[in-house]
Amino acid sequence: MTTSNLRIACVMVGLPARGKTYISQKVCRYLTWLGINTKVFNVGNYRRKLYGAQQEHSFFDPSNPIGIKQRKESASAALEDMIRWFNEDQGIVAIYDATNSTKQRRQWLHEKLTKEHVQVFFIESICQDESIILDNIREVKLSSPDYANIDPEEAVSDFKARIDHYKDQYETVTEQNYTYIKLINVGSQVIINMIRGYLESRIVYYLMNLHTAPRKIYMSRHGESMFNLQGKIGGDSALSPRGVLYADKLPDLIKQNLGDKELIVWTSTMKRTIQTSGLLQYPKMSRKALDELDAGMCDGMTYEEIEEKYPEDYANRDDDKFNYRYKGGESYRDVVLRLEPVIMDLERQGNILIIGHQAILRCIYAYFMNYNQEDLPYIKIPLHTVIELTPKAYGCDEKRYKVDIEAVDTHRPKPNKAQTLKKKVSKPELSNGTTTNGALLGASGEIVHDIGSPILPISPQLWPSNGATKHKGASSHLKQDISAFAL
Ligand SMILES: O=P(O)(O)OC[C@H]1O[C@@](CO)(OP(=O)(O)O)[C@@H](O)[C@@H]1O
Repeated sequence: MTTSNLRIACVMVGLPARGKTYISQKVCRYLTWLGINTKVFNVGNYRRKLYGAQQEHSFFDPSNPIGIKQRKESASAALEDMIRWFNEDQGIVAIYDATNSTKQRRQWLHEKLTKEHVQVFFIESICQDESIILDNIREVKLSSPDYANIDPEEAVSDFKARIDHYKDQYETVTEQNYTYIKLINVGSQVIINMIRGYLESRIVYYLMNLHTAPRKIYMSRHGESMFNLQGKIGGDSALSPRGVLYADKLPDLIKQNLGDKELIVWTSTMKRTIQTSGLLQYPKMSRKALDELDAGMCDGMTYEEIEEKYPEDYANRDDDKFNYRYKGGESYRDVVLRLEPVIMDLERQGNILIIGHQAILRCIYAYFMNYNQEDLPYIKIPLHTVIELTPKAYGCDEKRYKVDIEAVDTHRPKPNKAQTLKKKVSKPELSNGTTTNGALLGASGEIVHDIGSPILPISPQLWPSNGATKHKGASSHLKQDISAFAL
């Protein structure tokens, strides 16, 4: 099998409430972010769609013939859809999220998928820590449609009874001829068997880095730089006087939110991020991989100068900003690949503050918040604002803290497609009716809050139920990405 028709089904295994759905969504998010066409097929959703939610625990009793029949039909419907997706949508990695807790069920899946030339990779999650299981039931299962309008205590005891039905039949994976990974107690012990190929190894490595301990991920751009003020991109300029004020205020803002908890700070190797971190009293590390997107020949120019000197490049970037690579520089796609080891490392960390750049933070934010590649380069990451992400079972809660120090707006909105197609490149649209790079923020329209007061409390962004993310423009690059993996 060549890399171009590689197809992998990650088949989850484990009792209910062992974090299978969390793992499925994380793997889907990670691979999609890398440009690999990935989708989750959750058998529970098929069951709810076919037979309705709110099945009480006796439905899962292995001696209930109706339950057995309907569960098998749900599993078949999900499998058929998955195979159709592989064949019709050029799927690369499917994640089959269900308990798959008997040898018989796994054998059925293995046979069906192998026949379709799909490699099968079992991911078993084992958890013996009762408190983690209970947390999982309370945080995730009680909000499931299965328990809508049911008293929480009643729901917990019903769910425990459901788990007991599965325990009666549960057979841990021991099939030596299968590819599998067993994650025991959230990765404190990992057992792998017959892992083949680069993509499977990447998934294994990713799974080994995951943890579920509560933590905060803070992101901030550096304070306003001299180049920001002049509307120039790239470079390695120092902070503007207002940027210095932001750096002065940053430690208080973090302290007010985090208290005495531990934190580590990552910066890029550029002056403006290091200077911004100057007064923070936490362990710090500068990472080359966090340096701003390399603008190549355009480094040090304003967008207006680029438009004048390289009109075609300017138009091409507007036409496909994710894939456009500056001459002698990088594209957003390049940056995502460069950031992949950073994401792995980030998954291992506790509380962390990343002081970064506009393009870099867009890529990291997109990973956590499930943005597609087309929208990623337009995510708003304003200056003088701290973004706080709190990972939850299905995504992240987000808060933004805007520090009351004015700064220029460096965000350029997505141009209208018709205009870029005609290669009539518009001037960057202006924020709040003022100028683009060089414009003052906060005067009109935008709410400016005091240090420490959250603005834009964004409700948890739930992953789409099937985990699918649109990433236009990705397919033509898929081959290239996969072969990059193979190197
Ligand atoms: O991809 P776009 O929207 O051009 O944004 C990236 C640009 O953001 C900037 C500011 O315009 O980041 P930074 O503030 O870190 O200097 C440029 O250096 C960089 O080229």
